[in-house]
Amino acid sequence: MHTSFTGPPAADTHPTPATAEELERHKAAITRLGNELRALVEAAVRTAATPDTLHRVAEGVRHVTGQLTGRRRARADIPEVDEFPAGTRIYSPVTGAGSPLAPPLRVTPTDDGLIGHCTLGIAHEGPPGYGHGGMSAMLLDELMGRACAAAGAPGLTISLQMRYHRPVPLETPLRILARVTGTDHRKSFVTGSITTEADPATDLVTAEGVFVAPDPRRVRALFPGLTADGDPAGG
Ligand SMILES: CCCCCCCC(=O)SCCNC(=O)CCNC(=O)[C@H](O)C(C)(C)COP(=O)(O)OP(=O)(O)OC[C@H]1O[C@@H](n2cnc3c(N)ncnc32)[C@H](O)[C@@H]1OP(=O)(O)O
Repeated sequence: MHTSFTGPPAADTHPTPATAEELERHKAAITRLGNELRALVEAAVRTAATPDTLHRVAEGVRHVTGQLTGRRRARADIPEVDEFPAGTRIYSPVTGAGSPLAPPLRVTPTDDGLIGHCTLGIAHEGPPGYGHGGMSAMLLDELMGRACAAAGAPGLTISLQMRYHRPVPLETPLRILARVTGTDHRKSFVTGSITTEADPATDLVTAEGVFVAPDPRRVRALFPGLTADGDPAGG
């Protein structure tokens, strides 16, 4: 089910929607490519291969990239497989199964918010052996934003205050929590935290954020790929 930003009616018409089966097939293919790309990224930042090998691999990757640059979506298009803003974002750099940048974070609801699970790899490294502080902010920003959407008030971050208590270990299952603690008109106040799965009582990172549901008059301009009912306008 879609949770929509409210906005003025869309002028454009819907293309013929894909069947549920076609969408699932497409998602599975995107996910498979995402898995291979994440493995490639991890291999690329870990390898001790010789320069000759790196040049040879780079040539192969260039050839592969050329196979994907024919038919492309425009910058603001929302992929047909997505449920914006509350559900699947298949190319999200945080949760997207199709993104080589995403750990990816797997999100499920809790009694009072959302919980996310992921493991950071060396591609996400800041201090040697530990996660980059920007990655922690990205994980929390995303989950806290999703908590707003899950609570029925999707919005954009206007403020995110991070506290880094202890370094976040790489290659270690992590647990991320987010919860809306209050609202004031279009603003939602949200807290979040990162711990390891093994020691959920010890906060590594905590955050406080404020998210604003955009003025309905601005939604269409901000998200031209969104139609009046909140569905993507096309894939
Ligand atoms: C499900 C998806 C999960 C995704 C999670 C990821 C979250 C993100 O990364 S979002 C990307 C980062 N954030 C952004 O790019 C947001 C940039 N900001 C904006 O575009 C606009 O400020 C926007 C659209 C949020 C609000 O604009 P608009 O609808 O015109 O609201 P506006 O009337 O100006 O402000 C509403 C209230 O918020 C306050 N406010 C707005 N922006 C800010 C700000 N930057 N700092 C502090 N207060 C602000 C205003 O003072 C006002 O408060 P009050 O009602 O008390 O007077």
